Amino acid sequence: MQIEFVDFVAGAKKAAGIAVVIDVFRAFTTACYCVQQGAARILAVGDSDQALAYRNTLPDTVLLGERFGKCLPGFDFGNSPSEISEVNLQGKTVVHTTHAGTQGLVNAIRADRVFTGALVNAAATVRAIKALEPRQVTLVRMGLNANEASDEDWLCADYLAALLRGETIAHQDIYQQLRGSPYAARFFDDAQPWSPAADFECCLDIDRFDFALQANPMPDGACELTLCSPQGDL
Ligand SMILES: O=C(O)[C@H](CS(=O)(=O)O)OP(=O)(O)O
Repeated sequence: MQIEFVDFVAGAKKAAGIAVVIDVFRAFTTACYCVQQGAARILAVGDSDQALAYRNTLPDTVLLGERFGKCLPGFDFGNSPSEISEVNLQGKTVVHTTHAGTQGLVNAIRADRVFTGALVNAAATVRAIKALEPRQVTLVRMGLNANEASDEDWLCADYLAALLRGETIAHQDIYQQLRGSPYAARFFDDAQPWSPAADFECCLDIDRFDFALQANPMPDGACELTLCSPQGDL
């Protein structure tokens, strides 16, 4: 299996084979917590106006969105896994747009299949990929604002690559590196209440979830996230 590392939206656009679009802080962590909270559907959207427009066309929508980490006007919630873990999403369609993560998903148009990448379901994602016996896996690191290399997405890519090769990295080592990282400092900064410390803990609950999330392109350019369990698609 050939494993390639690429970055940002430009990397997503050229990703081939099985692509994993990685966004640990916080998009694809939050998406997993939406599943935990019972969301019936999760739609990942690039454009915030497109996300808002779904309110008029789909019933029971909950809008999650941020730019530069802050909740978007007109949206129900920001991009906070700890906040969403308090919300009952049973029967709801979550519409999710973020600065980095969802931009990567909607641009990974060359790949045969696309999965979301986060630490909370990394091992399950690798199991889903291995079951496909791919020749090529492309790990897309979205980084900060989709334009700056960031420790959490780079470490998650290294962890995914290690698992794909049958190796591992100790969870405690990942946690310690990120706890001291400047890219996690916002979670411990009282001046940035939209990024609470509880989000850091949610994002670092490594391999908490036993499912992968596959991103399936929709005709309007958005992607619908669907669950894959180790036993196959749910
Ligand atoms: O909400 C977040 O934490 C980030 C903000 S940014 O893009 O890193 O500025 O959004 P995400 O798309 O989840 O990376």
